[in-house]
Amino acid sequence: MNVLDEIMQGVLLDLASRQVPINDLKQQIDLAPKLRGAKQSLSKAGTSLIAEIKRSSPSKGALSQITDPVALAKSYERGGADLISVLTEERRFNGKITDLIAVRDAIGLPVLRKDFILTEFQVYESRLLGADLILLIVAALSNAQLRDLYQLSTELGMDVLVEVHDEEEAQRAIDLKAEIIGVNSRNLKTLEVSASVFEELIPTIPSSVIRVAESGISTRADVVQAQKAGATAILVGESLVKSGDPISAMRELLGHGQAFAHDNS
Ligand SMILES: O=P(O)(O)OC[C@@H](O)[C@@H](O)c1c[nH]c2ccccc12
Repeated sequence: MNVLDEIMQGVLLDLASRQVPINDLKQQIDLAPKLRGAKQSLSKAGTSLIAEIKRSSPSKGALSQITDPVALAKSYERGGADLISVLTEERRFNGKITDLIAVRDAIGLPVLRKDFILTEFQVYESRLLGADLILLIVAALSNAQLRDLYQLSTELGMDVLVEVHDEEEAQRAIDLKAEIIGVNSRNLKTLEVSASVFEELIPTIPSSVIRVAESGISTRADVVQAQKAGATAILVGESLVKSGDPISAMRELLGHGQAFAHDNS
């Protein structure tokens, strides 16, 4: 079994333990938080930044002791992030649903629920939690599942980040007419990061699509490489949570240099 299969199995087990009738969720949908327009946030001129709250990863274990995810999210917001990603997968990423709720409450930016979304239940749950953007990983889903979960998410008003890692997956995302496609440089089955994935795949995605470069971005040169390939947004976790000074790290990545690094405005 590869890593992705193991993670998915764990997700389904955890889901079984908190499952309530899906109708209970459907009945509450009218009470869900107001959406913040994720797509709009990622559509500005220039490169958008999605900054991630990530405690741990299956490849590296604990990345940083995030004792106060809300404070980190506020730094991301202050440093100019366009959207905040919050990992909610517990077993391998030490993510927490409560982080998503607390972070969204404390900031004004849209939020991405970063998890392994495999069922309709999770889509309804995400909407009720206030996710503005939801991740669907092509490698984890059949075409029928992908289409159904995508359609349900958009019906509920959420935007969808459709994640791909190879040409075949990219084609499936394009065929779906996904409006936001993320190219993950990390292969979730082996956890290996390959620097050439952005250059190979991003140019195959139509320019009308928001193209997000994901994973392994830690230097300004990485960002420039993703931009050259055609990325319109970047998604960064590890290098920001480990930086100790996320605001400076973000400005460095975006090419705003060190001059503003200690501006507290
Ligand atoms: O920490 P990094 O290398 O900056 O990567 C962030 C993000 O791309 C990564 O967390 C990620 C991309 N796709 C995922 C799917 C599930 C969980 C996590 C991910």
